[in-house]
Amino acid sequence: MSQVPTFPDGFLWGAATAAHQIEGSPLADDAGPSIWTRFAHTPGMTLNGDTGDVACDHYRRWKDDVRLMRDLGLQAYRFSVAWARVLPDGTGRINQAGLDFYSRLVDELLANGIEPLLTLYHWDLPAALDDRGGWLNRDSADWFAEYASVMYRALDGRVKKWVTLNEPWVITDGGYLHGALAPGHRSLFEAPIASHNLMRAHGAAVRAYREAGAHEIGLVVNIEPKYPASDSEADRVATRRAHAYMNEQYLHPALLGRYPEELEDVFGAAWPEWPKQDFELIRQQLDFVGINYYTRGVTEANDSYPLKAGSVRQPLATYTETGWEVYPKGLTDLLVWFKQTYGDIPVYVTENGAAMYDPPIADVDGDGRGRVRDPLRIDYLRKHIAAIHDAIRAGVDVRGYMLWSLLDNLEWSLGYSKRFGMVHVNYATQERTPKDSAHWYSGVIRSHGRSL
Ligand SMILES: OC[C@@H]1[C@@H](O)[C@H](O)[C@@H](O)c2[nH]c(CCc3ccccc3)c[n+]21
Repeated sequence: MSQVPTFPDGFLWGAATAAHQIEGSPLADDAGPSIWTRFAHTPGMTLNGDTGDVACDHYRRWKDDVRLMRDLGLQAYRFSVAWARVLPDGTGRINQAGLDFYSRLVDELLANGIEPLLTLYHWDLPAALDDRGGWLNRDSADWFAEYASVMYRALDGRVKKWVTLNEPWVITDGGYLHGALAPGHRSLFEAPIASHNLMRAHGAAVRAYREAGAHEIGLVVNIEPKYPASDSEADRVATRRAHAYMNEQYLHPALLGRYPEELEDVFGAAWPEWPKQDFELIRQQLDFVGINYYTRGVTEANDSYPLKAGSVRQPLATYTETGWEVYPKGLTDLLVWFKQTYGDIPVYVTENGAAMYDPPIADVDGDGRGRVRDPLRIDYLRKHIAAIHDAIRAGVDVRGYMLWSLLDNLEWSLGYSKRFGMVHVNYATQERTPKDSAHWYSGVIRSHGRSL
């Protein structure tokens, strides 16, 4: 970056988490089980059999964690609501204790000058609804709209930025196609049905919000720019399919009211005829779109099912613990593509971060305080925030950055093996220790990005 970066006035600096990954106490105070409670307690489904039974114990430590956010200078905090705490059966009976937890959390955030950014669904469907077919049941749009309305009535006004779904692509690709995530299905036929119902549910929740709410609502997607591994026709076709399957499968119906035509070819006989009126429900005016960015996808043709496209691992910059390539320019390219494809819709980068090898906590300064030196994470974050600045200079209306994640937490099927947090969590003692990246990020926030 040539000169000192200047981010727009009001650009929001925050951090993100998700209920199942940090809260623990999944069944406390009459909460119902979710598909992740069930999945993680199914032998063999998660690394080391790790579960969300304790996680970061945030359900009990939430007030201290808000104090930690304040001390770090966060301006915003993106979190998700565990649906089954509020509606233990998924619909019908409201569990006031569950609603009260989120109401208290929101009030504490506001009292500390931190703007809440609430995600209604971050993968933890009430198990009772999975028993009724889950996202494969067209009624799921009504279930989700009912849940969303309960939350709007309780919190709208205090919460002014709402997200319907976190990453419908992962929910479907992981939960219904490849089976690595709850509910662990493996079906080419179920995948497009789950995707479609998720997007109908998104539309139904936005429609309900327009009747009950008065602030901002959006959708969060994980997208990654796809680059062909070679300029061969086969690799270019594969790249186009991969791009349609991940990047357009959800944004096209939400913003354009149609699917990319490649999907009919990708799914073949498994691609249903969609009722036309579904797209009137799915396509709703959005106040923003959240983009979760971690890496790019270098893509080659191969007969891997069902895409006939596969990612080619890049040898150089894959020193993250997940093996994902560090490729900041991909974020700039992606943000510019988004504006060119969908227009000038405000964007938040609602997740960005990396799991790096973090050395043990050590009192390296001899001041009696532990430190976690994570220079690689600082380098990753610096480069990606700079990439956002490049996109802003290219005219993209990016409104904020939510670092993934505030805390080390439960990385789904990978258990506690991957640490994405800017704050280290000792899971045995629940002690929180801000890493060097947290102190660095505090400086970025204080300087509004000028210290990058
Ligand atoms: O994997 C890190 C984070 C998760 O902890 C978040 O819950 C989730 O929103 C999220 N999405 C992505 C990018 C898509 C992805 C998810 C899971 C596995 C691989 C890629 C990375 N992350």
